[in-house]
Amino acid sequence: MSASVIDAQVAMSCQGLHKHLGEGETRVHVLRGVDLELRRGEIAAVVGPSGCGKSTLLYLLGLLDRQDQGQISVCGENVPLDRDGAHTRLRCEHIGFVFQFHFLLPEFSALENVMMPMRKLARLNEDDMRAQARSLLEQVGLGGKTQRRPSQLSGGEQQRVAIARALANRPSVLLADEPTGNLDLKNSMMVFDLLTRLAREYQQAVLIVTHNPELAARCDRILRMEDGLFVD
Ligand SMILES: Nc1ncnc2c1ncn2[C@@H]1O[C@H](COP(=O)(O)OP(=O)(O)OP(=O)(O)O)[C@@H](O)[C@H]1O
Repeated sequence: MSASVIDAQVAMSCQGLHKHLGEGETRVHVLRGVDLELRRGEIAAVVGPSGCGKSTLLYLLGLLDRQDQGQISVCGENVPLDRDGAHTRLRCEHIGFVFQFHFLLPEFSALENVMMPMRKLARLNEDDMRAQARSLLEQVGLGGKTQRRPSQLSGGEQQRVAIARALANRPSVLLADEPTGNLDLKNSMMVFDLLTRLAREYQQAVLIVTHNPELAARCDRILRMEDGLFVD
């Protein structure tokens, strides 16, 4: 296999990521040189004790915060540290998020919520956005509830809308922080299975932060973090 073919399989990577948080006496060296490579179609779990830096890493990889040192690449493109515009573009084009709390917009229907990321990219016209959002909601089993607002859906259904929204722009990387953290066991498994099935179908890389050992065991790879570093 040639080098370029191998590179095309890498959805996201980072080298030597360092991050401090806080000021003065409360300043903490949270990430201490994290290296990671995520390949298309793989589902990796990040596990580790509370406070070891899992969410901080997810924020950096999601281009929602900046590292102090180190390099992040998305689909082979190095992310510049100093250009907000480039961050926003790369985030919208390549990265989807699912958080513990879905952050759906309460005043909008499920359909409108799924269309939101598409509107930001503005690649499709209104009819195509609507058709694609409807199809995504069908895939997560909510084809009959597209006009409902979040408050008219159950917790598991809301999280499935959040997954459809995260997939709206067909991201190369899906970052999930405790995506099933507020769901019961049955719904957790349903949401997790859906997330992983769709990710494999679309050949996305998925990084899931979880405290749930059962979910971690169902991933392709488990990355253990301790004190700001991955350990064997
Ligand atoms: N704004 C901040 N100022 C100072 N320290 C912070 C700040 N935010 C987070 N921290 C510290 O950074 C460390 C890493 O936090 P992070 O949220 O990444 O941990 P985590 O592994 O995701 O934990 P959990 O499993 O509990 O969610 C923790 O020690 C936390 O107290």
